[in-house]
Amino acid sequence: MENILEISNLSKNYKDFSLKGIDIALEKGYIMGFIGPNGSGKSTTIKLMMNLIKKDSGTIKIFGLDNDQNNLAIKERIGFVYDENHFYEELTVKEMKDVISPFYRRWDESVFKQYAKDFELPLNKEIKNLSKGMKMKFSLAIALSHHAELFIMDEPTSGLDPLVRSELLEVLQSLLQDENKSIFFSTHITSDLDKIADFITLIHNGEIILSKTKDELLEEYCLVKGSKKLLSGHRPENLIGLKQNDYGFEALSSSKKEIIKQFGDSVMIEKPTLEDIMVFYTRRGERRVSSY
Ligand SMILES: Nc1ncnc2c1ncn2[C@@H]1O[C@H](COP(=O)(O)OP(=O)(O)OP(=O)(O)O)[C@@H](O)[C@H]1O
Repeated sequence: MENILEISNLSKNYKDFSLKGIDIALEKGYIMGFIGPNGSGKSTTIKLMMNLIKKDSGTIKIFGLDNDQNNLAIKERIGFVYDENHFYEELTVKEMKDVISPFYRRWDESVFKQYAKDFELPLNKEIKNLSKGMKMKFSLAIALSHHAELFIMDEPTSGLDPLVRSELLEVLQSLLQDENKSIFFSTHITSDLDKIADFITLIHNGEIILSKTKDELLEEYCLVKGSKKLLSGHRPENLIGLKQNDYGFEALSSSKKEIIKQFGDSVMIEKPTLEDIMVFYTRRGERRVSSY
């Protein structure tokens, strides 16, 4: 299968944070949810993909092209949506669109008009007077109007109400009906991904913790709860985010099969959500709490 996005050994060092040699691959036609808690490195990774900041080492290939040497050609083919406002506040929606559209050779005014209608964009309103949801819809309409093949979105749903969020997710889902389109989507709202993601990549402290298909992840992983005495003789490194108190323990495991083999039916096994997986992984190291 053709990789639309291929990141290898990518590093970026800030004074108090490092992205540590990360690898990510996304196949054409799929949607990857890029999850991680605040400050884990999601935006830094996306800014590097978009060449908005300089990497220290590693390679980023998009559409099979190195993004250092083919920056403009790559950007033509990307629909980019990000959380921060990057519009001129004083312009109206229409004026702003007229500024942006000439940058894209494949700009399609009829597509923009259709999305403007579907999203009920107030074309004559100044950007500064748009709600957050409306700004996001405008940003999305721009991203959708130049026949992009890859959509890169940095926390597109953050701060949106549930209605606008679900509208946005529906648009993303409908995009994927076209097998030539792919989406890379960062969020810390994991429930956004429950329905739409094919792959999940989890980043924490600048390191990729896991990258798998969502179905594999939800099938193979489990939450395990049981009496504390069962832990003696068990290797705690297999229990992710282990929490224990005087009464029992709770943890995530990457192998339901292994847990059943080790504990039989002496523990409670539950299916985790993506949120559970993120939370248990990112609290790794925490061993004791007063209750759970
Ligand atoms: N220009 C910069 N100079 C120094 N440190 C930075 C810079 N940009 C980001 N960082 C630091 O890098 C770390 C990762 O930030 P990043 O924005 O990539 O995280 P994130 O996963 O996108 O978080 P969030 O979900 O909160 O947006 C943070 O600790 C941040 O303070």
